[in-house]
Amino acid sequence: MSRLVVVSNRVPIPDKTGAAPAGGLAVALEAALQERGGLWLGWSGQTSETDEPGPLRTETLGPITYALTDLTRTDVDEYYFGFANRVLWPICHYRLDLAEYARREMAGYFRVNRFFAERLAPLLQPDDVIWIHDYHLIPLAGELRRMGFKNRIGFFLHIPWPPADILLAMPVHEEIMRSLSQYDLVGFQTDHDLENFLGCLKREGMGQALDEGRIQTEDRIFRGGVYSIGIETSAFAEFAEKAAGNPTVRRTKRSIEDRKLIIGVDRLDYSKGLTQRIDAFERFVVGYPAYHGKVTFLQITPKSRSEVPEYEAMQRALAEQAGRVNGSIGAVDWVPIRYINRSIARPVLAGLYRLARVGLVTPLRDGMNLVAKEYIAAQDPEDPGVLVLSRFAGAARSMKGALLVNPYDVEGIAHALSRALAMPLDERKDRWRVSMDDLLANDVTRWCDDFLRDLG
Ligand SMILES: O=P(O)(O)OC[C@H]1O[C@H](O[C@H]2O[C@H](CO)[C@@H](O)[C@H](O)[C@H]2O)[C@H](O)[C@@H](O)[C@@H]1O
Ligand SMILES: O=c1ccn([C@@H]2O[C@H](COP(=O)(O)OP(=O)(O)O)[C@@H](O)[C@H]2O)c(=O)[nH]1
Repeated sequence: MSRLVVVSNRVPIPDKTGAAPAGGLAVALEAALQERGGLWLGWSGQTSETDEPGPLRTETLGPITYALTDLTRTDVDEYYFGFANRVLWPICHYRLDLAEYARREMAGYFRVNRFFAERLAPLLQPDDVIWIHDYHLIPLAGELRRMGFKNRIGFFLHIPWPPADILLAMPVHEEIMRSLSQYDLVGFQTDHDLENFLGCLKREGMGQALDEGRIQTEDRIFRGGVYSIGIETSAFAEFAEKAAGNPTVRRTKRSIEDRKLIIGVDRLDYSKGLTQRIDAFERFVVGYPAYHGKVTFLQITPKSRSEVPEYEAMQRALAEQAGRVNGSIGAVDWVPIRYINRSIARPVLAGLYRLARVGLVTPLRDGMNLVAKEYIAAQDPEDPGVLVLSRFAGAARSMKGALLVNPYDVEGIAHALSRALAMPLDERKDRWRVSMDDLLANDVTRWCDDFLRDLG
């Protein structure tokens, strides 16, 4: 079997505590690579002290060899905080209003992709299968091809692909789409993303769909497909069952007393719909006074990308909003919203999901959203909670047992909360079974196997 070489911006070397990183890509790839082994190259997450990135560091842990590079301050600013997270991220999440395009940052993005190719080149063997991940690294295959590499190279986009009217507003859209045509296989989270991608090629006269997923562009034929990412379903369900004994989970259970728990877990990101979600919770308590003092909304929101101005502004706005709502609807003996900015280790999260009667997952737009899947996997089959899920999360395409909501419709979410909290046990069980069966059949191993089978 060929060696698998994975490249992603984020590479989480497990630390001594076994704490997992907050972010679905790292969680899913870790699971996939543990199973089949291989080389995983990417950014260390560190900024070098000088103008040089320093040497590549390799470390083998079990079946995975990690190869990590630091980046210079300029590289991080232009490539990661700049083009990747101030242009591609907002554009792909349909937020043209938040995209801040600058030529210097775009040049830095392409430069860092060339740098990753140079770091990878000496490690590559002719029959390696290379799998590149996410919007940070779209130009990487083109760079490797220019250096003469003929390996199979696949790409998976973890975030949505927007419709043509949005993408074409990005000045370098042609270059980005041409870069994707250098892969042998390009994978998307949902059929909507693939449709949008094909629509962009068509609109620009850059290519067209042939049969069996093949796509013809000016100079190449490559393939596009849908590979919805999953989680380690069975392992996560076991985690959750065992987590009842975890001290944090036990303390949380005691502290919520006999109130019903609603849980939200998201990186602090404008795509996650947090402002609307807090508004919706307030609307729910005001509109359904029987629940006054009878529910707790636990929102776990680790800070993310804090050097991007839009994220920094959101941190302040959300903290104020949560405080204002608590002040306005709370009581001396009831704090309705517990708003936490720390990252919680996944074994503990699993136990918290299981305590919650409602999983509230309302992104305005999301590639997949693994939290929605983890919430379902963590439930007690004899007394499961209800997932209230945005119709604009990739996960909504498969979580058929969820109560789907429009995340912009604050009253609609408030109504869904009342429905979820009042739902009879039989209906909760039926809905949970439908989603859980899908998660068992389409776990992260299946995602990885399907993609690599088609790439190979
Ligand atoms: O690496 P960061 O900048 O800290 O951000 C964390 C990750 O966020 C995004 O995750 C996406 O991938 C998930 C798994 O496929 C998917 O469920 C979710 O909907 C996406 O938002 C990002 O795409 C990753 O590259 C980041 O590492
Ligand atoms: O405090 C936290 C918050 C989140 N996560 C994990 O981070 C991932 C978030 O992935 P998702 O696809 O929902 O969103 P993303 O952050 O990748 O956009 C999930 O596996 C969560 O369990 C975590 O370990 N601790």
